[in-house]
Amino acid sequence: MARELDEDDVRVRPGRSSRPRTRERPDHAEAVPAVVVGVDRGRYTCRPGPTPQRLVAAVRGGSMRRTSVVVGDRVALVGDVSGTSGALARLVRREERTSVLRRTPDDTDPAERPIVANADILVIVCSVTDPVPRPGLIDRCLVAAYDGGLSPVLCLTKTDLADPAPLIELYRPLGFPVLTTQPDCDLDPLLALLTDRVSVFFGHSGVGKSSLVNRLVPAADLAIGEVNAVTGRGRHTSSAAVALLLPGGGTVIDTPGVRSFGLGAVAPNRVLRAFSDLAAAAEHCQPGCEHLAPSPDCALDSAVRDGEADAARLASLRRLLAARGTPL
Ligand SMILES: Nc1nc2c(ncn2[C@@H]2O[C@H](COP(=O)(O)OP(=O)(O)OP(=O)(O)O)[C@@H](O)[C@H]2O)c(=O)[nH]1
Ligand SMILES: [Zn+2]
Repeated sequence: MARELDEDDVRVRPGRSSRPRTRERPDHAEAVPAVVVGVDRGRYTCRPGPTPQRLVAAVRGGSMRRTSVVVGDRVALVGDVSGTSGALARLVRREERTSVLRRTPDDTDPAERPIVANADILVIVCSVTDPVPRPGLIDRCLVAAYDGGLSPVLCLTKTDLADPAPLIELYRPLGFPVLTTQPDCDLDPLLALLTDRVSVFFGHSGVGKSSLVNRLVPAADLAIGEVNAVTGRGRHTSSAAVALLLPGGGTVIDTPGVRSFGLGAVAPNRVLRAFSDLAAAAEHCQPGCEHLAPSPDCALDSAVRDGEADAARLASLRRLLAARGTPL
């Protein structure tokens, strides 16, 4: 595996400043704000604020060694932010995150790691057939979205090949947008949700995620080419996420190679928050109730019995709660 780049790899242009170079310049008043659009083995591709076309390669400064930085993070850069070939800037600050999606641990990486920061929407791409849909995976994505602070959107693809109605029936009651797509369909309903927002696209191999992203971001290949020009590495050699600009405004983050999202220690209350119609009833549960199985102590069962809550909604909630912490 390649050596991780660090601050010592940053080229300091001689004569650029008369100030002595110190290891720490705590205020970094002249730091340039940027968003991380690609990550590859310790090297970060960043897009500085007002000039979307310019990409700057950066490495973490010394004080940032222990700070996780992922695609979508808002950061501050110092040093050579010209973005010219071979130039490396130094990443000196990461702003607070508004949301974070975590990847499920796997055999090669036992830790649950953040993969995308500050996204507003998780678009769960699922084909109605070929490959067959897996509601368990959709549920897992939903929990990860709610727990990470993202709003979910379910996008059912390949509706030219099979009827999406069963999946729509299953998920429409949950209250988030459920859309359908097929080749040459009108993407305006999806675009209406994504414009001016930051969305993450997740889907298992073969569901049609790339087809969808390429239709939404016609210049996707070009943008990825730009990232490659800076990092010097191809998209396919990396499983990292990559951020693309929507022509009409907004950002689409593709997650090639990400197989699932972590559910780790997601507190039931955070899942319940997504079910506003059940949350009030759950306040009458016994303290510590996990709302998992039908029980005399769980007020959700009596709410359904009394007609105050919908049985299908409760079943959905229990499916999400049960999906926590289970291996895929
Ligand atoms: N019939 C039909 N085929 C589709 C649709 N969307 C995608 N496909 C086809 O499904 C196959 C997989 O599509 P991709 O876009 O490569 O799927 P992906 O999810 O990105 O898969 P990976 O690239 O492996 O991650 C391709 O042959 C597409 O042409 C659809 O809506 N209907
Ligand atoms: Zn309960």
